[in-house]
Amino acid sequence: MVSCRGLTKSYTGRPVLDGLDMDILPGRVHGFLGRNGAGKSTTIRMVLGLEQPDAGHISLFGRPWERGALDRIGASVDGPALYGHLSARDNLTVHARLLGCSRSRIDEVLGLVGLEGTGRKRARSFSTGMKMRLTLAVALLGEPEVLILDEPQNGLDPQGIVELRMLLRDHAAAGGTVLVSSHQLGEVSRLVDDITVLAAGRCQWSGPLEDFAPVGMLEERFLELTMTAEASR
Ligand SMILES: Nc1ncnc2c1ncn2[C@@H]1O[C@H](COP(=O)(O)OP(=O)(O)OP(=O)(O)O)[C@@H](O)[C@H]1O
Repeated sequence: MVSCRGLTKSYTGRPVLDGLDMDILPGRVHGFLGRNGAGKSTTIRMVLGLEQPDAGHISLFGRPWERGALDRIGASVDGPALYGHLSARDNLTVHARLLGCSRSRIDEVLGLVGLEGTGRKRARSFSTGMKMRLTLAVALLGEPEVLILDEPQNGLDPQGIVELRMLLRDHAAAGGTVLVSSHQLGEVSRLVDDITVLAAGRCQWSGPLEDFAPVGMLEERFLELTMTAEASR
């Protein structure tokens, strides 16, 4: 559903990505792992057309990248981007008009993320977790085939994390695809089918989680692999 080949990106002469290859398969939840500054958000921004790679290619749904394919993707990157002076419902109404979604879809999505009771409260006075829930609601609104979420667990309470896990698992079970970056390896091990580990600008490992680390060993294997990759760079 999303393929990256040889993605390369530098900022002011400092390489961030150095030939990243990655494949996100349909019907799977894919975890995108890497230390702070590894280049996960940069990769996601390039997939979403918010940044241009210096070299390399991205394909979406088996075809070369084109803006029109983004209609089939729901995403959040770089934290919540909300209209602070609007309520949750009004935030969603703005996006629904752009996407051509119905009022009933807004109600449905508010329920899915647990914000149906927030009434006229403005988004700027939401807690961190509520802002994240609303960001997720915006991503879900257009019933996308692919969800791309940059650290969506940030700020969620334990109940919110479990609800998010169920929502993303349900999305994959219904044939959808999820790419989720996260540092919360305990949660990653409960949530994902596949992982990509990014270090030293490259994919150091990509495939089924169970092939990467036995149950309970994800953190240890991740630290081992990323430290070795960085040391050898
Ligand atoms: N617009 C930009 N201008 C200059 N440097 C940037 C820009 N965007 C990202 N970078 C740098 O690129 C590197 C990768 O950043 P990125 O946000 O992609 O990492 P990340 O893996 O998502 O990190 P984190 O886990 O901390 O969110 C960092 O060193 C960052 O400072």
